[in-house]
Amino acid sequence: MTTRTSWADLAANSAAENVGVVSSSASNGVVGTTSSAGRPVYVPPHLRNRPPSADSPAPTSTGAASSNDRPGYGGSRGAAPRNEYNNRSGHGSGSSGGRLGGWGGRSGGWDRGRDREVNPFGNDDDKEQAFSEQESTGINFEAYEDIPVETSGDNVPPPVNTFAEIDLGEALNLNIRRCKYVKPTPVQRHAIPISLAGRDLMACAQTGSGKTAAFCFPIISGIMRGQIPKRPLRGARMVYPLALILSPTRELSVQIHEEARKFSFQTGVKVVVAYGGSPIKQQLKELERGVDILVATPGRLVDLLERARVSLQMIRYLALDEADRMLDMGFEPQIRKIVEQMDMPPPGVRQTMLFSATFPKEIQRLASDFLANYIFLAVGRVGSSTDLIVQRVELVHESDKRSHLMDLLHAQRANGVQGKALTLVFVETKKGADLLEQWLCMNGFPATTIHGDRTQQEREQALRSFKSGATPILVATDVAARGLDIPHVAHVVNFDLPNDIDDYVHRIGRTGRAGKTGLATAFFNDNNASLARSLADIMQEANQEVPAWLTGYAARSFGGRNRRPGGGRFGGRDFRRESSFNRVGSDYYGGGNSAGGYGGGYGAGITSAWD
Ligand SMILES: Nc1ncnc2c1ncn2[C@@H]1O[C@H](COP(=O)(O)OP(=O)(O)OP(=O)(O)O)[C@@H](O)[C@H]1O
Repeated sequence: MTTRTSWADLAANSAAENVGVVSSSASNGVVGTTSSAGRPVYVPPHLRNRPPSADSPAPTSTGAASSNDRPGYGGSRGAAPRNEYNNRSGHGSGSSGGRLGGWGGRSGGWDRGRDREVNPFGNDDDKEQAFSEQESTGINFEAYEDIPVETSGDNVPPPVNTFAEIDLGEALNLNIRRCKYVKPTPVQRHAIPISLAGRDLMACAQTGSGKTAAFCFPIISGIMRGQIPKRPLRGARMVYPLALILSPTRELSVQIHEEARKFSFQTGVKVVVAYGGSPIKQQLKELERGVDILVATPGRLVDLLERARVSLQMIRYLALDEADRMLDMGFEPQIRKIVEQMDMPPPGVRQTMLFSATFPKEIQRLASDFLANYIFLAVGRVGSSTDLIVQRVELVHESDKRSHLMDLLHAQRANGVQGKALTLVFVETKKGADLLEQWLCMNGFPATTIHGDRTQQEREQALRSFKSGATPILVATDVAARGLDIPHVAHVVNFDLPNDIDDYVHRIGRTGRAGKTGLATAFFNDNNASLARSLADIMQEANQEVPAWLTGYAARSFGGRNRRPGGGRFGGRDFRRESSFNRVGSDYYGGGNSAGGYGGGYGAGITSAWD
């Protein structure tokens, strides 16, 4: 196997990201600080009276008090109607380009004069070195060069290679560095320019590939630079977020909120989360302090809307994470209510972004109701990205599952895979989760569980205990299948396989994230016969060894969702192109003029991947 280089390593080595670091040194009312280059920089009025502190917002490097009068920041681009992609002019240039800190002239956001923003990075900055060392075995970015990409739609903006060439704003760029993101991941390279151009997007990219940032960056940047109309006064205790990010589970909403807070640190953009199972009072209080981006689960949001505490009237950006899940039978009515039956601006007025690792065609069709003239993006991999997850499937009778799991865990122990190596075990039922957890604990394997019958407090405690390694085994139902980004999950065990192959894809995607390798083991028996064909297809696409007995099951079975033979798992194709798919179409990024450097073998790769 090739040696992999982590993104963090690349961060340490890269000088490409030319972001100015500003050090706070204002004193005695002197309105200025010193940049790393020694240049004095301007501190705007709203930041002047703060005591210098590690977590107080950094001073801005621009003299602008309104959001549209900086060269290159607002200018033609900020004021531009949607789709004005070509008028971009970098806003990070020189010492006056970026905006660290607030944005004047908008109501409804942070009360920046009084609130202090807690540093969401904690003391990560101090631990930079340790972090880089810890992340030393990760992704080989070179391996992404030939990743197959399908885009369709009108006038697709070209991808970028670096964050530096994307017009995100200095404060956001600084946070990207704090996150140790050196280069955009493939989905980010494509999706961010599309979103920054104001286009609606349906994006599909494999698990763990950085989709969260792909929708957060354009939203934060858009709010930072945007000409946002004045929001109504909040007299009636109603709040008017500018962006809404919906996700299917509470834990995922919490996670997106945490990420978005990091990305928006010191940008002046305020992110609030609202989800069920925890006291609404507290969330209402937080909302009343101002909200620009609301991250929410659908149920809690409907509650807030019905209580007339949130209005969607000012929504400019709508992002659905795990969009296929959000639009399947379970959630669709709630999503339609939120998006179509309340006061949210219609498609074409708001910008809508849908993201997932899977996008069945029937869901694409439903989703298209929410979009206007959208671009479909599928960033997939012929082989190696999912090679990161070694997939094993074992024939295990129902009654042997426990002892089989025990064998696996003992083998892990014997191999010294302990400590920080976490194991996530998926089961079908909540009761099954509790019983398995108890049994594991009784047998000397500290475990905890997460499922819908546990209180939110218990769920959050379980997740914390798992993440910390205190209970290195988490037994979960599908509530933990999607989106959760838990470092050090080395092994995912499908103790009970799901009925739907997409659920399998999301479950195993809890390991092998962001370039790390992982292992996924599935226990298969007659009860899973309907999954055999799609499972075999998935494994084959990812260059995994498919056992002969599974091929036998696959040959005999007619069930399971019908997959395209020969690959193209991730995202599949734009359903709009079903009959007119053009394998050498001009909207592939291939050939000599590709900004992404896809050329040569790429065309051949995509033919075999997508046909
Ligand atoms: N450009 C980048 N450089 C380095 N790490 C990144 C970059 N972008 C994202 N990451 C990291 O990659 C991990 C996976 O990202 P994320 O959770 O957004 O994946 P995802 O595509 O949404 O996955 P899923 O489909 O499971 O929801 C996170 O830990 C994130 O911090």
